[in-house]
Amino acid sequence: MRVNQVAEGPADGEVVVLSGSIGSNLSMWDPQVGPLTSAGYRVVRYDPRGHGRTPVPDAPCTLADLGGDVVELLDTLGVERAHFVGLSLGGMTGMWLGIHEPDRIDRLVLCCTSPRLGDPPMWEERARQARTQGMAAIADASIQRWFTDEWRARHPELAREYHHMTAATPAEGYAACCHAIGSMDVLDDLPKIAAPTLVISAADDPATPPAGHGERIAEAVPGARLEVVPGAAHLANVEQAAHVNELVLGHLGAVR
Ligand SMILES: O=C(O)CC1=CCC(=O)O1
Repeated sequence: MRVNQVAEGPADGEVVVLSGSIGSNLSMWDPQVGPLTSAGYRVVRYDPRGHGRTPVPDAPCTLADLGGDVVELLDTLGVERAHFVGLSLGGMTGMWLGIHEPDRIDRLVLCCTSPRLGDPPMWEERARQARTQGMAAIADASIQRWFTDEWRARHPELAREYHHMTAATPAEGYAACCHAIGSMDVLDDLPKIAAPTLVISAADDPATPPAGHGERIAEAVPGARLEVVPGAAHLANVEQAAHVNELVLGHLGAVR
């Protein structure tokens, strides 16, 4: 599927693809664009299937579908090889790419994500809630996982914007990606990832805490390094943007 994308930064810069969480759109990466483009990278961010301005698929999708969308995006842009930074569902997509499309991925950053998350019935129930209770109810719960209480209290306007982002996501698009998460399990294939990999976990992330999620990825991907960011819940790239940007830039710019 052809995804909605925005490319910013120098046209001849190394390409960094940014891929986000279920219930988000490409604006969740706003805090990363300035620092990355200023450092000379060409930043490509996109809306996953059924999110933002990317069409809703007519059937539940799989992680392979989401990874295939990134390959199509790279082909469309004429990009042979890119760095990939993914958070949550975006990180799952990044792991799939590292496993199945190693020639297309340079350096990999896997942020607040998991090699297997919950079980299929849990995600089918989330999809059912999206369809029957509506996306505002999904957004009410998401915002609690995405940000700490302290951050929401200090940034009520921004919290409202992120709530709106999820509430505006089509229920069928959200449900399609619930299926992709519920049906994915990449744990046994992680040792196949050859890309230099940075794993970022957030200390206060209730959805994909370091233990059992980021730690598992870092243990299984050869040579991977884990960084745990304090003072952030699931959307650590927003809540601790400066820290995450420093880690990402350090990893992408590391001496080869
Ligand atoms: O449930 C959430 O909102 C957290 C999450 C799990 C996978 C993902 O993309 O976001």
